[in-house]
Amino acid sequence: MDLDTARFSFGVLTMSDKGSRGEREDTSGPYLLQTLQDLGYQQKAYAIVPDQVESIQKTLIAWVDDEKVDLIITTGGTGVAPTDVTPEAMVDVIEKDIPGMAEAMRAESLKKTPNAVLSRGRAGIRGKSLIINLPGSEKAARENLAVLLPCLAHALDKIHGGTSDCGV
Ligand SMILES: Nc1ncnc2c1ncn2[C@@H]1O[C@H](COP(=O)(O)OP(=O)(O)OP(=O)(O)O)[C@@H](O)[C@H]1O
Ligand SMILES: Nc1nc2c(c(=O)[nH]1)N[C@H]1C(S)=C(S)[C@@H](COP(=O)(O)O)O[C@H]1N2
Repeated sequence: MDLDTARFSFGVLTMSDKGSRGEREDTSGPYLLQTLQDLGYQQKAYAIVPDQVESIQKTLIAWVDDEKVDLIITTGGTGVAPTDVTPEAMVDVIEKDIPGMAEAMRAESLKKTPNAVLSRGRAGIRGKSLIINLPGSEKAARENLAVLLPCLAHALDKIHGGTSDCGV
């Protein structure tokens, strides 16, 4: 069953202190925007926020509850640095955890770098929206997203109560 990605909207949220202060260009966010657009998903939101739990949660909750964005990809802040708080921000945002997505990204990333274990990124559902945390560098974001791209449309269809076949 060919799942029509154009049915689904998406947003990209970059977590970066330097990026939010204009001290470094966000290249990860635009990369993710272009990649998902090229796959047919409908862009609905993009923002850069500092590595602050409140800022992250306010944006994610608004994009889901008010904007009804179907897919939200975050990049940055998943590591072990003192400023990295994306996973902590997800705790009060997601209603259902999807450990398999985070585990798959780390497992595949381990084939490329031993530092993959440092990403504490999560994936989960709020309402009918799917939120996925990627690391901040463009290389890491690209490599981690690639792991999940094949299942995204099926996941979104199921989250929306669809009947796409799990067997394909
Ligand atoms: N949004 C981004 N766009 C491009 N490169 C990024 C982005 N976020 C991170 N990077 C790259 O990945 C490296 C590690 O990411 P990390 O989150 O530790 O960045 P940081 O600069 O230490 O913190 P912050 O981005 O919050 O200011 C950065 O030094 C930078 O080279
Ligand atoms: N595929 C992949 N995963 C990766 C990396 C990478 O280069 N490629 N970088 C690792 C590193 S060095 C860190 S610090 C963590 C967290 O990155 P973040 O703090 O930018 O979220 O992602 C890890 N996961």
